[in-house]
Amino acid sequence: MGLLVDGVWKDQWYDTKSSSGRFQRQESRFRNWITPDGSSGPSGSSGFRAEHDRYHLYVCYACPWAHRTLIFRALKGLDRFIPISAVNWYMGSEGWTFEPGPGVIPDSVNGATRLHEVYTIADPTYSGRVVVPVLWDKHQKTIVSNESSEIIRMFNSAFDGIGATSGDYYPEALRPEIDSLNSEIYDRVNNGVYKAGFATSQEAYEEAVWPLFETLDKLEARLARHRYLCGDRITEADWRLFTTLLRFDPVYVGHFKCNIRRIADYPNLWGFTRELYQWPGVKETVNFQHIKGHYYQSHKTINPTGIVPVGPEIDYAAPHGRDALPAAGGPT
Ligand SMILES: N[C@@H](CCC(=O)N[C@@H](CS)C(=O)NCC(=O)O)C(=O)O
Repeated sequence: MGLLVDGVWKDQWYDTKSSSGRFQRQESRFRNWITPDGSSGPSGSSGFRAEHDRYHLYVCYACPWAHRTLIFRALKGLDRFIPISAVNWYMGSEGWTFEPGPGVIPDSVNGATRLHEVYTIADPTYSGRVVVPVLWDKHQKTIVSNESSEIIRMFNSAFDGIGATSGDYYPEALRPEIDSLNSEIYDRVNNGVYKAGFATSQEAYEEAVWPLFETLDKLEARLARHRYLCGDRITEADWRLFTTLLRFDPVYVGHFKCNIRRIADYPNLWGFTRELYQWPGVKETVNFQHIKGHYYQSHKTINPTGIVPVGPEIDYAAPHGRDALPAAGGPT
């Protein structure tokens, strides 16, 4: 793993020395928005109109952030207009690559063999980490966005006028509730598992792992009262939680030492994970070989042998029982 410095690739692991063993995630750099008429969005420049066959999505099946974008692409039927490339699960000294392997989808747009080439086509002097997901514009030959939380917002509505599947996962009336859930879940769960796993001091690890389970306990109680986080309607907040829950027992419990409890020990979180996995179009976005292979093989500082555990055995297709909950959500 590494990063670009003035457009030149440098092989370098995360620096946690300057932050007392704490992992600090870098802000995404490309923050433009696709909009129905090409006007500018909440950030970045204008000129990215929603059109068929103009955009391309680079993902990694292992990555929970990229996984959100794959899910929204499926939910909104955008797989018909936005093709994808999927990197190899192994992230070594060259960062993300398109090294052939099962499930790898080569770069049909830029012909890159490593993802950092795509970043330097967009900006020859780019400095920073080379992350997935990347939403690419074939017209302007540049990166629209490399921030998953914003890509899913674009996918949610920007293509509605040109044939996207209906469905609003960020409805106006629920925005304050979704935003507040997102911010707690991002900090303590989605990014919380990384802060625990990449910590290089006991203190930094415990600072992340206790709040992670406090929030999981809270979410378990919430999901005992109603089917989804905001009541009886599935929203963006549920999908953002799901990609972390799905990886939790197979990877985060062991590899990232998030082992106070498993998701399988929480009846409601576990049923919720199965229900979302079974949602039409979603299981096709899941690749456990990439998920397990990536974490256990790529993070050599955590797992130097690169051995991928064969278990645990988990049946995501088992009946979820969530439809037995009252249709209208109770108090939150
Ligand atoms: N804020 C970004 C985070 C994306 C991210 O960190 N992706 C990871 C994969 S799980 C990555 O590509 N890491 C490569 C690196 O840090 O060098 C988003 O949500 O889109």
